[in-house]
Amino acid sequence: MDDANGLPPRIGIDRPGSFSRSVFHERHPVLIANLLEDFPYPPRIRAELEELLAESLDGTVPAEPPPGPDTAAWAAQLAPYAGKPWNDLPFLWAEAYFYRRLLDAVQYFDLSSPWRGVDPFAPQKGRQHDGPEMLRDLDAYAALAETDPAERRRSLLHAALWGNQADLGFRTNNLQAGQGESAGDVVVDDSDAVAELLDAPGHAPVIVVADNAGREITADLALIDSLLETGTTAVELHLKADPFFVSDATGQDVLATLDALDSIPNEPAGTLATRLREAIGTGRLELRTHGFYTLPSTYRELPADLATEFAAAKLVILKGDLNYRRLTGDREWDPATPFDTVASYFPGPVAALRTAKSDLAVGIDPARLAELDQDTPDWRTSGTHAMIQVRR
Ligand SMILES: O=P(O)(O)OC[C@@]1(O)O[C@H](CO)[C@@H](O)[C@@H]1O
Repeated sequence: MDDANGLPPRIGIDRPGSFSRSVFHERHPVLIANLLEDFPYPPRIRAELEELLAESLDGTVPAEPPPGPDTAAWAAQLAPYAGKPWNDLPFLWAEAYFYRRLLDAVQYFDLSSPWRGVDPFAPQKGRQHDGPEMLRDLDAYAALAETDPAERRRSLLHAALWGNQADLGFRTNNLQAGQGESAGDVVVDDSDAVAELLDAPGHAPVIVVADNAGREITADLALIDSLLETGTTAVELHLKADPFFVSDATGQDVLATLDALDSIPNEPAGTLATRLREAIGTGRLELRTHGFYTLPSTYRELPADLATEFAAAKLVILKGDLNYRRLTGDREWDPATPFDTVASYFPGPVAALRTAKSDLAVGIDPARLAELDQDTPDWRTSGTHAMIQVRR
C-alpha cells in the first residue's frame, strides 16, 4: 500500500517489459510518425514533435507549463513533477502530459498560427467514418430495428462496450488487421444492474462520459438514443474539449459522426442521426465538456461542479480504458479487489464499460482470474476482454 493514502502505488512507466513502458517506447514513436505522414507540417512543428518524443523517452519535465487556455491548471499539475525524469512519472500523468505537450508542438492553441485548432488526429478519426467496420456496425444496428426496445437497449449497451475496442491509440501498434473486430469475452457483466438503475423512477439525467470518436461514439450515440426511447428523461454526453489520447471524442467529432450517419446509405442510421439532432435541439441530449477531462487528474480529484452533477445523476456511465484508469486511480490493485470498494468514493451510481487495454483490473472473481491468467496471459492488454462493472 502507498503510505500517504492507503491506496496501492500508482502504475509507472519505468519497469522494463511493462505495458505502460511500451506505450512510451513503442507506441509513441509510431504515433509521431503517423502525424508527420498525415500533415505537411513545417520544419518547426516537425522538430518540436521529434523533440517532444526524445524528451519523453529519456529527458526531464520542464518547469514551464504549456501556454494555452489551461496554463494555470497545468502549472498546478506540474509543481510536483518539474525537473523529474519522465521515466519516474506515473503512467496516467505522463500520458496526459504527453498529449497536452503534443498539442503545444502542433501549435493547437497558438492564436498566431495557421495550425491553431487543427486537430492532429482528425485524419485518423475521419478514416473510421466510412470504413468497412463502421458499415458493418451500422448494418448490425439496422438489424435491431424490429427488436423490443428493452432488448435493443441491452444489445446497444454491449455494442457501446465493444465499440471501445476501436480506440485508435490502441491500434497504433497493437491489433493486427482483422483481429479484435468482434465481441470477445465479457469478464464481468453487470448489465442487469445497469438496466435496474436506468429503469429506476425519477427524471434525473443519465451522464455518459465519452471515450473515442468514430465507431465507439457511434455506438454510444445509438445507446443514448435507445436510453431516450426507453424512459430516460435526459442524457448528458460529456466530451473532451480538445484532442486527447489520439481518438478521444470532441464536440466536433460528434457533429462529424452525425454527418457520416446521414451520408451512409443505411436508412436506420439516417433516422438515428435525425432523432439525435432533434434531441440536441430540444435539450434532451446535452453535449457537455469540462477542462477536467483533459487533465491527468483521477476521479478522486473531481472538481466540485462535476462532483455535484455526478451526485445528482441517475447513473454515470464511464466509457473506455482511460476513464477506468482514472476511476481506479491507475494503481497496482489486486484484481480481486471488489469494484464497489475501489469506486466507493464516487459521488453517485457509476457504471464502467471498458475493453481491457492496460495492466489494470479490479473486481475479477479469483477463480476466473486464475483461468484467464493461465489461458490468455495477455487478456488485460489485448483489448479482447471487456467488463461492465457497476457501483450503485
Ligand atoms: O480510453 P481508451 O481509448 O479505451 O484507451 C486508452 C488507451 O489506448 O490508452 C492507453 C495507452 O495509450 C491504454 O491504457 C489504453 O489502451
